[in-house]
Amino acid sequence: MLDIASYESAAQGVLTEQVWDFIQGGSGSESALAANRAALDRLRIRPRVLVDVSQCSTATTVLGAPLAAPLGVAPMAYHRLACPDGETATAEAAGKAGSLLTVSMFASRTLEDIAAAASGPLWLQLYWLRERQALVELAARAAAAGFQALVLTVDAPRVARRPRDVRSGFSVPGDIRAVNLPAALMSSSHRRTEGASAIEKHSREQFDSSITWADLAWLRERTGLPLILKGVLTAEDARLALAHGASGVVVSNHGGRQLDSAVASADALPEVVDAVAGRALVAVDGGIRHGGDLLKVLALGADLAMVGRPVFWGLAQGGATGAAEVLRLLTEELDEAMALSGCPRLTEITRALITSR
Ligand SMILES: Cc1cc2nc3c(=O)[nH]c(=O)nc-3n(C[C@H](O)[C@H](O)[C@H](O)COP(=O)(O)O)c2cc1C
Ligand SMILES: CC(C)CC(=O)C(=O)O
Repeated sequence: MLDIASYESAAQGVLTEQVWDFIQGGSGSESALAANRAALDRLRIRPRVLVDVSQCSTATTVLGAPLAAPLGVAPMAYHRLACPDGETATAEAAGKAGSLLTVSMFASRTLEDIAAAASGPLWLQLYWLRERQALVELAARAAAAGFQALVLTVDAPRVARRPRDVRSGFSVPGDIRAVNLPAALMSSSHRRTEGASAIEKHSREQFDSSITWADLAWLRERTGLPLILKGVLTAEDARLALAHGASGVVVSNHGGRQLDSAVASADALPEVVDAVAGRALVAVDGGIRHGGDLLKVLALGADLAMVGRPVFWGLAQGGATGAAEVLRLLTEELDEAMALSGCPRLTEITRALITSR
């Protein structure tokens, strides 16, 4: 497999049509999904030549944790949809590749099993459930298992209408469970209804869509872990995130799965980077499929790039080995893009490297 696209087509051959559509799909007309790729494609690199690139290094640290490259796995629910071992395979893969793994609140393996399989840094993603006690318990378990940060997803007061899932009547298969949450909170995710998406209905029942900036203090008082907000797309919200004690933001439109008309993450990134001005971590996800995409978002000022679907494709195609290959491939491609653009060190990757066509 020479590129991420090969993993994508291999995964399509392995997964059921319904699961494939759940993974690939976006909300509404899928315009935010398309915009993520289009924004990255519009950017081109202005390479510098005759620079000594005999020793390139992609290595970095993120919130104090060493990584082989500024690359992480975005939180995705239910990795067991892609391979039988689920998130323990992903944790093994991320460790092998020197990448960071963000575990979804809806992981299909326990936090403790995932931590046991991991050799690199782990973050835990949360949706704000009405049942607040479940958040407190998860945060405590994550800290005890050695997770290094909490990632609160703020672009999903509820799950958006995703036409592919409505058409297929998507529900989470009964044998694949969000094992870190009380079963009673999750039962409607498994209730199959023709012409309706169970996860959308579940989110309307269980997600607290009334929370505001003022509620963040409640969560911060109950955990010692740094809090990162995922789904920030504006300078205004980046400033509010810092004012409310966030240690970082993930610039993301949720892989085109939430607000259909949302700005592409690569287009939103510069204003967020400027607003944060080095005071906190800025990560980004959405449509990153090549080392060149990594170079582009780093040039726009991201500290960390995260990938979602490509990891699912790697898992589907080859379990832990497939997911590790995907992460390694992106790291190798970043190394090559750095060498061929005259940037032996990450600190040399600046906005001067980028032009839009
Ligand atoms: C199958 C799937 C499940 C996802 N589950 C979650 C989740 O549980 N929590 C979350 O914050 N984001 C979730 N996301 C969004 C990803 O974290 C991420 O924002 C997005 O996939 C990045 O874009 P990419 O897939 O184009 O790389 C999910 C995405 C996919 C494709
Ligand atoms: C179970 C879902 C809420 C996860 C998902 O599909 C997403 O966040 O995009």
